[in-house]
Amino acid sequence: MPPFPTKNDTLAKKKEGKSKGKLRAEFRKKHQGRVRTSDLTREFQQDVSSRLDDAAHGERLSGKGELTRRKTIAGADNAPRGSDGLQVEVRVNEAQLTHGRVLSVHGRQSKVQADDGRLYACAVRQVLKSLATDQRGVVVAGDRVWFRIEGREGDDGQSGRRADEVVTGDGMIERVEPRHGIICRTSRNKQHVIAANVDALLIIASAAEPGIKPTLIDRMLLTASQHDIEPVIVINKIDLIDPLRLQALVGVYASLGYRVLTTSANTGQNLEYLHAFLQNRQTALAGQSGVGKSSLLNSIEPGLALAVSTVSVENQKGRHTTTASKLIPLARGGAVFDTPGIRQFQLWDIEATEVAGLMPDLRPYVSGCRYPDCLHLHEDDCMVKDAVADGRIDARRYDAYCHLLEDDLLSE
Ligand SMILES: Nc1nc2c(ncn2[C@@H]2O[C@H](COP(=O)(O)OP(=O)(O)OP(=O)(O)O)[C@@H](O)[C@H]2O)c(=O)[nH]1
Ligand SMILES: [Zn+2]
Repeated sequence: MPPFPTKNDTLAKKKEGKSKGKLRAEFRKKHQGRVRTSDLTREFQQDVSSRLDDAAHGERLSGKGELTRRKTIAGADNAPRGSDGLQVEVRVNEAQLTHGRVLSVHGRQSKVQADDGRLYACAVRQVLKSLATDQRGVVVAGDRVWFRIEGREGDDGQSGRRADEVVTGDGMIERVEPRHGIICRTSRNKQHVIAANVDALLIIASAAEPGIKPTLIDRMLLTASQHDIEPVIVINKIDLIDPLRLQALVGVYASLGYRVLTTSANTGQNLEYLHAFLQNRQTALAGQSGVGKSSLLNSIEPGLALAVSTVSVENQKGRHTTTASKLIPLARGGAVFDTPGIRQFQLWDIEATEVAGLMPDLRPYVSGCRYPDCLHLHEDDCMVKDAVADGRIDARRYDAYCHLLEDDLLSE
């Protein structure tokens, strides 16, 4: 094995309280057998220099010599990270690579659509995986990637199949572009990114079977606001009720500046509007199981033939038929994410003190409270509560706020 670089080692030793040899030994042990020596050398350099960069940006060094970071959303920015969660940049020569977007991930294989529309079955370069904290989240649906074409190519043209189902070659993902707009879910207290580069979020509820749960809508609005994703509230199955019954609810959200659309996958109501909205965007569809996400997509793009679940009459919860997150390119442009149901859609990375600031109607008042960390529940001199008392904030919205906090964030 060629000698490891010595650049920055002295500095590293000083900052981390570890000897150069120990750092190298640790690094070699972590990566041995998993990366080529040349990769190892380069990654070592980047690992060390990125640790030092972080240190230079005011990160604290704990007693054990490990860097501690401010709370970050694990994997949110998809940058490869060392086991300590620090970002590591992996440089590649893009001239030899092909650009595309990840449509879905199944185990080790990602389905990537190149910009020319061709599909490739890609693996992820090992070094990207070994540097990631969440191996499952190295690439996710929606990611923009650079990949190297390898192996077979050119067996496209299988008639009668959608373009996004015919794989024409194999590839190796070498680089993942920084993400914007992410959607995460939480399982076993760990957060996983399930969709990246989300431009808009369709928050789908149904007028009946199952009935609307405003708390779920509010939660998803918070998530959209937190990640700068444009939300649109869609209330489906409007054919099942008298639309007048929804007027008050729709009015509250519309008056806050949110787009609200009532639809029916059965009668086609407002589907043309929805279809037009979906063009030129990567849109995520989120909503409880059984609200009609698959039915809406099928009505908009009949070729999709997504599995439609049958809603159980007893519990009206619907069955989970949609499991893995995938990005579906639409014939008229744009693409939609088909994401798993709402049960996994929890507020994991939102602090209780942040919530009011993410709600447009509460936001103007939060800075007027006596305490900077006011939760606007039981505190004195709370501007938010004053605004509720004299009607400047809708009491239903304040109730929703209290529920969100008490049920989701303060219950543990
Ligand atoms: N009456 C009525 N029924 C609908 C409408 N849209 C969907 N359904 C029915 O609602 C049930 C659930 O629809 P799906 O499209 O599978 O719901 P989903 O949100 O994709 O469910 P998951 O895949 O479990 O997340 C099916 O029986 C559909 O036929 C609608 O607009 N009106
Ligand atoms: Zn307050």
